[in-house]
Amino acid sequence: MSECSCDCTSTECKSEGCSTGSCNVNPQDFLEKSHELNRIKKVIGVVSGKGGVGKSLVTSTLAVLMRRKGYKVGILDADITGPSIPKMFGVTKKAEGSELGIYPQRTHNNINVMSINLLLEKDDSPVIWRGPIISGTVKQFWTDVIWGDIDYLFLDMPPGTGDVPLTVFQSIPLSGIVIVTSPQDLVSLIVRKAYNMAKSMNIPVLGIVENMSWLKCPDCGKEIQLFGKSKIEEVASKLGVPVLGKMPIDPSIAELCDNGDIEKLNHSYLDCAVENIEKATMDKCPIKKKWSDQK
Ligand SMILES: Nc1ncnc2c1ncn2[C@@H]1O[C@H](COP(=O)(O)OP(=O)(O)OP(=O)(O)O)[C@@H](O)[C@H]1O
Repeated sequence: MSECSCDCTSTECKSEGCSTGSCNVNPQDFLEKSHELNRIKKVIGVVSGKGGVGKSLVTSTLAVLMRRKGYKVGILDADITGPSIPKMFGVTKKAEGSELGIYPQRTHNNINVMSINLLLEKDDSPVIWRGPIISGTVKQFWTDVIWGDIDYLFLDMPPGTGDVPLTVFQSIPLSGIVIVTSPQDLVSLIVRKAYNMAKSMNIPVLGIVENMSWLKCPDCGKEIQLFGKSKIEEVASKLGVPVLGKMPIDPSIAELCDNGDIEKLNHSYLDCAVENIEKATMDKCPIKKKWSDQK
């Protein structure tokens, strides 16, 4: 195979012999059809360049806030080896199926949820599967699950830019992605990786959410920037994407997650993010309001 001399991030490229495999291929070619009983309007991927930055928490929060706005919402937990969505919502009942397909479980406020933990006999059974099986499972959550009518389906992606995110980007028609990050120096590189992956596959980046931005001292109320000064505005402006929101480390949020009570959240950190996602995906308007306009 000859070496490719083109810019492989260009989806317009028709060069032959591409060594990266991203040229000569239209990303749309791999799209899978969702179950025939599904009417899913928008699919939002929530990604992070590395693990443990609060991606599942951000996914759940966005879903809860969208649901409160009256939308029909689902969460597809694509984090097969580290599923945390059912636990955050206190969903313990297993998913059921019929000859038509698999039915997601419902949270207290009627958010549809599908996760590998709803199919495993025991919650603490590890998923020791090879990459292609994991990717195939995520695809099946799209093709075989009967989500029904959904306005916003949020995808909690596994961390990083590996096999599963690649499969999801290729096989599920995403309306856009939200990148979740934390305020460390490494972040700019990690955010850029996630951004470049989405860009190379023609998927809009709706914006960045910074989690663990600060911590409020419970005694004096002072805001402590535990991981140093945030550089997220700088990173976002270089990439030309908005900062959708910032969330502090808040023990009351951790408690809600641990108790399966995420639907009881009563903060407004991501209100603006939800508004912007709604606008960006509904009428294709450029995202106008910034997180800092929130107060
Ligand atoms: N801002 C926050 N305030 C308090 N606790 C938080 C915050 N962000 C995350 N946590 C805690 O950290 C836990 C792990 O977060 P989460 O599962 O969202 O991370 P993740 O990025 O999805 O992890 P992984 O990438 O490993 O799947 C949450 O259950 C919650 O208890």
